[in-house]
Amino acid sequence: MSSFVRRIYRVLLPQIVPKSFDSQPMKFGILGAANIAPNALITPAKSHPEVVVYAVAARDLKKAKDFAKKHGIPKVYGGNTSYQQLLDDPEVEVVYNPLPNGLHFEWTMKALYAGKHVLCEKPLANTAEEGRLMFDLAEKKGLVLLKAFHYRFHPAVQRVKALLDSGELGKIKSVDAKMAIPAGPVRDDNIRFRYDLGGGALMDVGCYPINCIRYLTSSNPTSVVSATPVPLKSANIQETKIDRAINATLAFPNDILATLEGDLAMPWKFFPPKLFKLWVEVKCEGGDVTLINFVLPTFWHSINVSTKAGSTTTTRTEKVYKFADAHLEHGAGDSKTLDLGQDWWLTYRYQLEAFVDKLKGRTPQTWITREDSVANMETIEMIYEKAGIGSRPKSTYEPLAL
Ligand SMILES: NC(=O)C1=CN([C@@H]2O[C@H](COP(=O)(O)OP(=O)(O)OC[C@H]3O[C@@H](n4cnc5c(N)ncnc54)[C@H](OP(=O)(O)O)[C@@H]3O)[C@@H](O)[C@H]2O)C=CC1
Ligand SMILES: O=C1OC[C@@H](O)[C@H](O)[C@H]1O
Repeated sequence: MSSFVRRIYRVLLPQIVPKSFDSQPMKFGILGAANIAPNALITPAKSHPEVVVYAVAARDLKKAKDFAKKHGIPKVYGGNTSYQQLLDDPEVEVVYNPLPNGLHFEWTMKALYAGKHVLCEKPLANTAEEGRLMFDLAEKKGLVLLKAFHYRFHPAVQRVKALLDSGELGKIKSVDAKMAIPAGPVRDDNIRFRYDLGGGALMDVGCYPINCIRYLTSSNPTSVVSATPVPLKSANIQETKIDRAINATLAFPNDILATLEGDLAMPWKFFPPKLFKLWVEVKCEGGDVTLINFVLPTFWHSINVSTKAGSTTTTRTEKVYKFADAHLEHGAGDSKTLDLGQDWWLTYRYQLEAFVDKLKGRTPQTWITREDSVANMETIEMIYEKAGIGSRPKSTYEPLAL
């Protein structure tokens, strides 16, 4: 309990480290005064010696100024051309793109054309094809593009992956992953419910279970067995094409069957209480492992392992808040990795560490590749196709020739 309280205290009041003199800090610009920006970049940057949050752009100047003042950001751009002005600022070296999903493609492409590295929020874009074009451009320009699947950088999920890869539990038979949040926080007018902006539960919360299942099985689905979307309230889903929630069953190679659920407004249920669903459970021939809270494990998580030997089942619980606790046996074990992180580091802080390592030409502890990012979008599109509501609309932005 005391470590939980101390961790939350440190999450809320993170250490502020001085900026580095040895390695020039990189100047980041944020497109949009988005709600997620403080958690995903501004707070993690305070404890990163090589990151300066230098600029923010918002469509409304006052909103941009208020945001900048609140977060101590020195350069402000406001108005209709503010995003492009930020991209044209030669001081900005790296762009964080937390715009609505349907704008990820356009503004990541524009940032890359402007010669900036990009940390782009999840999901990568509206379609896999857009994702491919984004990575094509980044590669042609020699720039770093990372899709911000922050949870993958935390040692807890990597510990589960290492456990499965070690063979201790035998062959994987099935995986179930869920991310469902209670009705209330995501209101009906949220960007997550706007088809024109790339909304839908599968795009938003659903992209995590998909990614986690693909990561833990080291494979991509061969087919979608079933996909059931739930409309928002009593809407006609064939008209809105917006899934408030979605359930899907996927077939993977080696006879692995996976189920996933994403829900942006799960009805409240008190008896028995069920407010959130946020776990991944892997059943194997020799036992099972469940990671409860795989998306934000810093706050609290539990890795529950059970192993079967004959008629005896043994259970244990692991907690992995930093790499020193992770017992990683798969490839990432140099001394820097073992020292990496603090138990209060959010997934976003671990992600920023890796991103900056890549920008600086160092080897990050782990990475989300182009193939992984694009395959996640392909899976989303396969599921939407099976669900009968189709992919989100392709961007109308026409990329320039290089
Ligand atoms: N990694 C994570 O844990 C999380 C990731 N996300 C992702 O981040 C992105 C943003 O989410 P979130 O911060 O919650 O969203 P917000 O609605 O808070 O922010 C979106 C920003 O997009 C800008 N914007 C530009 N055009 C439009 C438009 N037509 N309509 C609405 N907004 C517009 C707005 O910028 P302006 O200030 O210029 O008006 C706004 O600040 C999404 O892609 C989401 O999936 C979200 C939450 C968590
Ligand atoms: O981590 C998250 O939690 C809530 C979601 O709505 C959000 O977009 C997602 O990234």
